[in-house]
Amino acid sequence: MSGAGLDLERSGWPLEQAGAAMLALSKRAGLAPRPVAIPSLPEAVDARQETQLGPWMESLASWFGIEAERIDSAYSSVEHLIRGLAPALVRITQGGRTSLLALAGFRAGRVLLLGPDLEVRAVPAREIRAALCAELEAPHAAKIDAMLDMAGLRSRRRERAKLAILSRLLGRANVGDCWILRLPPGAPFFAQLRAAGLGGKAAALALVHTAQYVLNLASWAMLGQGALQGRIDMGLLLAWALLFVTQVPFRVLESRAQGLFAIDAGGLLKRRLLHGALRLAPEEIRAEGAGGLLGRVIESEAVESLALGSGIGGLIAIVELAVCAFVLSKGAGAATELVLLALWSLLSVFMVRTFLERSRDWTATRLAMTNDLVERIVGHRTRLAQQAPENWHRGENEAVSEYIAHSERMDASAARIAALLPSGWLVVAMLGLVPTLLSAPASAPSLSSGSLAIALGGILLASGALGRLAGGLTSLGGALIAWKQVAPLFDAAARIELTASPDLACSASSELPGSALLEARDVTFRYRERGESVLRGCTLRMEAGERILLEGGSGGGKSTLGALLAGLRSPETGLLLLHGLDRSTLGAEAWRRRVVAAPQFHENHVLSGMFAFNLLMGRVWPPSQEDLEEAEAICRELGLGALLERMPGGLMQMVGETGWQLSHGEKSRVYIARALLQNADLVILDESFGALDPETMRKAMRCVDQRARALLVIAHP
Ligand SMILES: Nc1ncnc2c1ncn2[C@@H]1O[C@H](COP(=O)(O)OP(=O)(O)OP(=O)(O)O)[C@@H](O)[C@H]1O
Repeated sequence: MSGAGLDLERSGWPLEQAGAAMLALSKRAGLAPRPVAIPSLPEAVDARQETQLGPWMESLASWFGIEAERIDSAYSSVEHLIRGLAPALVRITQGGRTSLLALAGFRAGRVLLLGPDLEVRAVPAREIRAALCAELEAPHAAKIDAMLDMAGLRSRRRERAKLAILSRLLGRANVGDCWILRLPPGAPFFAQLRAAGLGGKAAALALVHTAQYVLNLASWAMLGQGALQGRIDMGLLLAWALLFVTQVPFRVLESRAQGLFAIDAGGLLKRRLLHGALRLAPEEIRAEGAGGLLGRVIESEAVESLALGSGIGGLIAIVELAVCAFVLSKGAGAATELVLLALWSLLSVFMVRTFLERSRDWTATRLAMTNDLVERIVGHRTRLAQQAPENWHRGENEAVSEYIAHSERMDASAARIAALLPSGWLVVAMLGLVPTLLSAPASAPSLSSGSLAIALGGILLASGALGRLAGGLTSLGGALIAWKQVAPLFDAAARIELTASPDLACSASSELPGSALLEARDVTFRYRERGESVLRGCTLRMEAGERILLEGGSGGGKSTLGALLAGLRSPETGLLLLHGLDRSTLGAEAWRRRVVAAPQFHENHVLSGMFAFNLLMGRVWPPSQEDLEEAEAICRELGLGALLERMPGGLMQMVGETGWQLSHGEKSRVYIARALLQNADLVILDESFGALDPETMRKAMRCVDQRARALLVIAHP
């Protein structure tokens, strides 16, 4: 790419300084990177290739305790890339030289670039755009110019037409590699909220709401005062209308601010929960069951909609109540009304608490029913075949009756809140005015219709605010109940994964000289804390290129050893070394990249999606043409050629639960292909050949033997 306007000498970072650029940019963005030494780019990493620079950037980021997410920067979205993605690093090539731009922000049509001298320069966005797109646009420029000359277009119209044609031609072409820097999903949540600027957004929301509310009050106060003084004229009405109309933009701003806050906070929450789900140990998932996990997912929706939707409204009602208290303090019977408002607010909290207790029981029943239903769906075929029809619906009526009973109690409580709180307040507050009215002539001769009107206005306002408060508290309480289900996923996201230094994580040859490919020394493992050891004093040494067959009786611990070697479980005692390095030195992810396992049939899955995705999920998705060709070649070597021909979509055929159904033997070969396609140093196949006929098994073994660098096959004798 070439772009005369952008001075890469001053604003670009040489690729060798990627670490320094990431550290400086993340510090400036308030991401608080870990104070560790800056690793230098290993010679083995060719930074001009995305497949090599990408993993380097990602491991650099985890080394600093932040996250670098690569995003597709298509020509059509380059404006968005430039304006909205800071802090981000963008790779750019200009005059044959490749560097990184550190995007620190965007202000008034200018991109803030952090340079290697740590100065921030504001560069016009169009210069960055031109520099990023120049190389892509160059081959088309002459042709488009000639066409526009013929059309006789000049100046701005010509520019617009050129841009439109280029967008059509290059819409999805990649303009350069871009990594957004941010806090990882497991970082403290408040830090994430702060980094996303949500504190400011919440303050803006409260401010806009207060302004709108005060304007509303002022408009009615002015009209009321005029009416009481008998001065309703055109001027007053115009002033009222003006104040009233001024609220409209504030209302629009408020719903926008509320929506934006909910979207941003909801996005962070979802990201964290997804991350948490991937941090759960296999045992935790298994103990939970599909129904229990589905219940958690449903409740996470409830947390988001209740806490971020109506819950925000409830918090805003507190502002309204404060304003109501102020209004009441200026009206007739101020002291009594204020005491009554405080008591009624307390009553609201009490009633909401009762509602929440009932809601908790209802939620527990509902989740138990969800769990039961999912278990029944999962085991549907087994039940059809093996359970007597008269037992299919046993216990269902009792469960539904219990659910209905809880629903009725909860609904009655909700109805009491909705009916009693706002209208009950009106009655009590009006009664509170009676003593003041009765004693007015004697004790307060100055009781004016004005102070009475203020008191009435305050009472009406408080009725609305109390209704909203009860609604908001109910939602927040509901969110808290749902939170109990969601918290384990949320907390799991903060579990620390072992991180290697980027040099080790990325270099292809990190082995210590003279070390074995894989070594297990005196390894012990048990599933439960006080349970019996499944593995005791297990020792194994495996050299590069070796093929090992691991045989043994059922339940002997073969799969457990396979899972330990693949880094899916950690040994209780003993040492596991890969190329002479242990897991904490190499990092959990790097270990899993180098030792790939195809678990036993019941532990492995065909995911609903394309056949190609199921083969290539261990690589970058979407795949390159070479990836697809290699996947197809392996499939054919494994004897899946006939299947590819049969499936109308070939490699792009949808498979999985809702797609094309694969047979047992076909699935097991997909699992083998999936493992082989990850180019690991060692492939572990756990009972992968059990479902194959002798001829297909020979074919599959030949393929595996030719493709795997080192192989551990687990099988029954
Ligand atoms: N998640 C688990 N929780 C508790 N115990 C487990 C778990 N997985 C396996 N076990 C127990 O550990 C022992 C070893 O199981 P493992 O699956 O490793 O044996 P295996 O040799 O692979 O058996 P098979 O040849 O039947 O597949 C068994 O007694 C099994 O019941």
